[in-house]
Amino acid sequence: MRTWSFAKGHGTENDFVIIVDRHDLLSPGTDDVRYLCDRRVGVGGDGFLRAVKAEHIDGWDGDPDLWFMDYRNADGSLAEMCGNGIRVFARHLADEGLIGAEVSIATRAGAKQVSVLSDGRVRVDMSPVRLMAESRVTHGGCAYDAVGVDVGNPHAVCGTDDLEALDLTIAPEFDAEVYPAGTNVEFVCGLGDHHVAMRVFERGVGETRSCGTGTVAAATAARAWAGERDDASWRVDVPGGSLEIAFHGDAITMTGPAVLVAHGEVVLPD
Ligand SMILES: N[C@@H](CCC[C@H](N)C(=O)O)C(=O)O
Repeated sequence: MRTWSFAKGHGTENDFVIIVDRHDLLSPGTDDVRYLCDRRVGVGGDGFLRAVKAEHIDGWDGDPDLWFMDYRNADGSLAEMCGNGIRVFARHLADEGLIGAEVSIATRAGAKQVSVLSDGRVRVDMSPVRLMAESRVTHGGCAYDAVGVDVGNPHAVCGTDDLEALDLTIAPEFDAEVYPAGTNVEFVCGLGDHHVAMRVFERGVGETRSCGTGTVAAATAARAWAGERDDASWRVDVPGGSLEIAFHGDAITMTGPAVLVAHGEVVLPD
């Protein structure tokens, strides 16, 4: 039996189990992640965040002293980046006195600049973000021309007029040649000036209440659909809350809440 200290937190109701493993001693496997994220037998979460010093990460060629966010989806699969997760990760490390208010955090999508704001929110520079080609997504008998957006992890963004009508217990289908490693799929509906609503089907999870990288993808696609190039802030509403996505030159920041709800010890089966 293994007993690990954990924290549980969420960002706009996208929830995570977090462990600090500074010296890379715990080696969580796929089954461990599935167990921790299971809402019946484990702690429960859409994803798992492990904080480990970057010096222990094979292939990391940046500053070895950074904290590395080892993110896994609830099904145990790895992802390059998690926007809500990195805010919760920073909130936890800041609460534990392990980082200051301005910090660079290493991820599989590179180092991200993070600011823990005095009002409790966390801001992350999500750059680089890249628009990709359109491809076809089908769901519920409808076909969408989905804009691809690379936020470090892949997204296919579909425009719709009716978010409520979607049954996201059913996975959208996408072109596996365009997304060989799978993709997150966002459905986005315009609400007003620089304001959209979004629902998401996350790779490795299913429908979640929010996806931070997905909101960046949604705002990037909405901005492209509007033909806008100027600096501006967008509000992206998700079922679990709202995030602010700001475009300044080549930089794109995401600002939103990060809440810790529990700390404890969990016993993992051998
Ligand atoms: N919830 C996340 C994204 C997590 C990773 C995603 N499911 C993937 O596989 O790329 C977010 O807040 O960005």
